[in-house]
Amino acid sequence: MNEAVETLEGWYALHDMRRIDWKAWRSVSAQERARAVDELIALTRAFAEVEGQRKGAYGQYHMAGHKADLMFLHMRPTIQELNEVKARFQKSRFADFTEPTYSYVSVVELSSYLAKPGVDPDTDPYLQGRLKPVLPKTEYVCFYPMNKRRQGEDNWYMLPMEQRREMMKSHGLIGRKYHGKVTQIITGSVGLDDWEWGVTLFADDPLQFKKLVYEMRFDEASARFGEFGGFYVGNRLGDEGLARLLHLEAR
Ligand code: VOV
Repeated sequence: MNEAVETLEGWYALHDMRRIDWKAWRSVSAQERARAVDELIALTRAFAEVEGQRKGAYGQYHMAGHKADLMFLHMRPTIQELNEVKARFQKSRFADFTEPTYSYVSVVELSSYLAKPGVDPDTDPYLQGRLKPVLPKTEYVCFYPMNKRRQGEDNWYMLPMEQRREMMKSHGLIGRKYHGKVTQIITGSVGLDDWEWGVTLFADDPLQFKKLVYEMRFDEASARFGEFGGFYVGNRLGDEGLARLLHLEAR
């Protein structure tokens, strides 16, 4: 059998995409909307608290295009906890005015292709910080799922370890050029969801997503082996932004 790369896993992740039913939202009284928004803000504040306690991570985003209006990104130590936060949202008043459009379940992953020897991942602060991340507070987020191709001559999983390591090195070098502009969190999802990885990118300038993803398309790891699902892009929402988004002018 070919040599599998060892991986390190951190927190589980749920990318939870929702569409707002604006017609239903508009049809209820301003008072009812205010109650739903107050409850929602209290809930999202509670979600965000885990970040300070280092028991998870949370971000909320206003998504561009029609694939979704909102993305809630939760990271927690277990899938059970992810299910609990999902259920807490589903039981909220505001959830009645949304419909789920897409979700992705995965776990933060680091592969050992470029691992430094002699580092204990259980105690190394750098690795622990990457496996259990605080979400970057950039203006924009981009998410998409991907596979490494398994077809004929282009079968990633049949390549010798050294060849895969070389390609990941080249991949990492391109990524490093975007240091300070784009931060990535790679989550593994083999056995958890429909694709092999989730790619979540964070940047203050969304053009940098385009530039990075485009440049990587010319690199062998992506050019020959990358297969991609739908792309989602959005901007980060604070509590005030969320309340503003849901506010309706009287008419
Ligand atoms: C922001 C830039 C950036 C940087 C610096 C970066 C670096 C690195 C390093 C050093 C490593 C290897 C070690 C590890 O950490 O696992 C990886 C690993 C990985 N990457 Fe990456 N990646 C980036 C960015 C980045 C992007 C934009 C994509 C999407 C590809 C594209 O074409 O759209 C991606 C994918 C991945 C994946 C799927 C893996 C796991 C592959 C596997 O077979 O295990 N990645 N990545």
